[in-house]
Amino acid sequence: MIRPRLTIAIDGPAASGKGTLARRIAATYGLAHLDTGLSYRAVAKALIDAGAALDDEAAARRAAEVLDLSALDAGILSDHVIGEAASKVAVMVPVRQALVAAQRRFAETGKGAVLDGRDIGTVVLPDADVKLYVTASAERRAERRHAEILSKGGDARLEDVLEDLKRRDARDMGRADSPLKPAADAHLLDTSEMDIETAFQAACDLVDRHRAE
Ligand SMILES: Nc1ncnc2c1ncn2[C@@H]1O[C@H](COP(=O)(O)OP(=O)(O)O)[C@@H](O)[C@H]1O
Ligand SMILES: Nc1ccn([C@@H]2O[C@H](COP(=O)(O)OP(=O)(O)O)[C@@H](O)[C@H]2O)c(=O)n1
Repeated sequence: MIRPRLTIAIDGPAASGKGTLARRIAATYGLAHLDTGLSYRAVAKALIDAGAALDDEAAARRAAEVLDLSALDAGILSDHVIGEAASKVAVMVPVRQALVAAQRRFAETGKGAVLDGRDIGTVVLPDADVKLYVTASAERRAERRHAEILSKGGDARLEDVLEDLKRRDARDMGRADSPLKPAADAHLLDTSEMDIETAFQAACDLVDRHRAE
């Protein structure tokens, strides 16, 4: 049986587990995956490397317009500090317009795609087949991000990571353009008390339910 294209939108706050779920779901269902956070991180990194201010709208727009989504280096861009800078460039409308256009082009190709970010279910793919909004308590998310930083040989205090996440969430939820919020038709998945496997099974159940309809 030939299956129709499948598009899956996964949104949620920092370190909620969206990327982990998106990668596994994409591999399981044979879909392409795009971590849209990396595109905002790449624009921030381009400004930092050029010595430009993070609120330099003209420079940020140019960086967003020339960004090649297939050439994003997650190893470099995943740095905790770049996440904070990314949330500053992400408030600029021209940056979002350029990146959203590129993200939609990515989602339109092939057999279907899983995109994870902040505005996928609300703005980028409002007609996605399945929408998940992944959350976890700020404390649990900070513990996970802290452990991740240490496992990569980095150094950080848990209290600082918690403060960073709270500040970033507030900026992402409070911005005027495309704020972080669940789409009206999103399934909420609170992973505070779920390990990765349990969260993955819960997400697959939702996808399978959609495919059985
Ligand atoms: N349900 C979970 N239980 C425990 N750790 C998790 C869970 N989901 C994700 N993680 C871990 O938390 C960290 C952040 O997850 P990630 O998927 O990168 O989050 P996001 O993409 O939302 O920022 C990673 O180290 C990941 O392995
Ligand atoms: N679709 C998206 C994805 C990320 N972002 C911004 O980019 C920042 C970094 O996103 P990310 O997904 O890489 O962050 P983590 O959740 O991995 O910490 C977020 O804090 C948002 O400000 C966005 O505005 N819209």
